[in-house]
Amino acid sequence: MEVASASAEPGRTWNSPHWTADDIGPDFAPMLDAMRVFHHRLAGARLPDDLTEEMRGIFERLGERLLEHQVPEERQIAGRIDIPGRGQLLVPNYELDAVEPDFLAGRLTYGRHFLGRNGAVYGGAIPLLFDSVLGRLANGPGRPASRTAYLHVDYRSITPIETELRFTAEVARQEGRKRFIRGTLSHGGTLCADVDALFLVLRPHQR
Ligand SMILES: CCCCCCCCCCCCCCCC(=O)SCCNC(=O)CCNC(=O)[C@H](O)C(C)(C)COP(=O)(O)OP(=O)(O)OC[C@H]1O[C@@H](n2cnc3c(N)ncnc32)[C@H](O)[C@@H]1OP(=O)(O)O
Repeated sequence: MEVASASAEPGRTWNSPHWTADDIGPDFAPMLDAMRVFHHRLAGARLPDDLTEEMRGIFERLGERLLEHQVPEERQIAGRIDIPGRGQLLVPNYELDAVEPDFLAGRLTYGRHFLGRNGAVYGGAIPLLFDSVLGRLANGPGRPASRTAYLHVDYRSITPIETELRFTAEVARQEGRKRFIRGTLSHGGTLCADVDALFLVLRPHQR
């Protein structure tokens, strides 16, 4: 597998995608999509014992097979490819509708996997989204690598699962190494959560 040209593109920085869709083969992204669906259905299921036992066997066998394919971090695919979800299952998948140098907007639906209680998204899954979206803006093309110093999230109203939500992120200001970025998450006209974040441009010895 070769390092794709994206990683060498001027302005690409820390956490740039390293791989192209060609590197991962035609089944990788659909396999992850199937896994996402599986996560949501598992979270929503009450399983009979025989199915639980069958699944345990399948997962143990697949886990064994994955052992021989473990690679160092710089060669892994998860989180390092510019496909929806960036090839990982941690952060909920989202679609970007607007990508500007200082602004991003998009949509996502949190599935059942992200349920807290009473139809509401688990609170911790919201900063996870904000870190990913705001981090993407903070580390966009032409910007040297930066790392999250803080994410201040305010929960303004319940965030429903299985409902299309909209998010925004914008660079509020830059002061030296400090990038202040804010974002919102909303449902229809209702603000669910907002965030103020500080990203610090890394010094040469930091990575
Ligand atoms: C086609 C397009 C594809 C694009 C595709 C790109 C996809 C790409 C997606 C990536 C999306 C993932 C993005 C995840 C990003 C993370 O999640 S990073 C992981 C989480 N963050 C960390 O682990 C950070 C841990 N902390 C650290 O490493 C260090 O504390 C930091 C943040 C680097 C700062 O350390 P430092 O450089 O030594 O900072 P220091 O000199 O002490 O302070 C500098 C200034 O900042 C201030 N400061 C520092 N920390 C703080 C703080 N917490 N609060 C307030 N002020 C602070 C200081 O007071 C100081 O202020 P001044 O005195 O200068 O006014």
